[in-house]
Amino acid sequence: FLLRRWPFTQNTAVDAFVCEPSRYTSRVVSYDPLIVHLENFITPAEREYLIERGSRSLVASRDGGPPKEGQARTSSTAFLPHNDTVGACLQKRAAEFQGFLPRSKIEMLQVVQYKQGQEYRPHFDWGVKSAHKAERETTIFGILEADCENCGTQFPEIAVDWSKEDERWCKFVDCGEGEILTFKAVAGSAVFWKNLHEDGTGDRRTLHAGLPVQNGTKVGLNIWTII
Ligand SMILES: O=C(O)CCC(=O)C(=O)O
Ligand SMILES: [Fe+2]
Repeated sequence: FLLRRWPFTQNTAVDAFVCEPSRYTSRVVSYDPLIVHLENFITPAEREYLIERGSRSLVASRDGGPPKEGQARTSSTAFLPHNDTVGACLQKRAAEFQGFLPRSKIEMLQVVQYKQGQEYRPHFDWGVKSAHKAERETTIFGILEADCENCGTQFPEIAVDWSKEDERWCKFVDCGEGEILTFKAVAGSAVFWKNLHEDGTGDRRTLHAGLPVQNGTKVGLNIWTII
């Protein structure tokens, strides 16, 4: 039984490691479903480390939840071990953001790399259950590298009329995209959202896509909280 639990027993390296302080700024995008933008969630040094660490173990990405289509996800993916020191800092930060959750609620971090033309078509992060027999209650999708154009994260079921909102948002979202919510890929920024309704069922409004990357590379980081 113990062996099947996640390896969160003592880990001296992780416990002794001093995390960089991150002074990030949270801004609510939507109350229902809950979506919060986190500016500077990942520090430059953490980004550099995670890009390099991720690039050492990338494999072709596997699809997440339904709807299932062939080749819906064409990126490459690397899971970081739980004893990765910098990864543990991000897990702790994500857990604390959600109200001092234990780190054991955070799934293995996943680095995702997109080259020219690669994408992740509209999908849900819930309903996956395969990895750890647990449901992904929330997602934090952070940007490690955004050397690309029109390579944001789009929520086709969520409408925001940005012409009625403060123009400072336009640094982080596509203000000219009609009324579909599209976050720009901004290095260091992250987006938090809640995948599940209160009764634990999946919220279909959280449908989202990683747009096909133009002219360059995008590297992201998935921080999923499981229940
Ligand atoms: O690349 C993106 O913008 C989104 C990625 C994503 O949704 C995922 O990896 O589950
Ligand atoms: Fe996703």
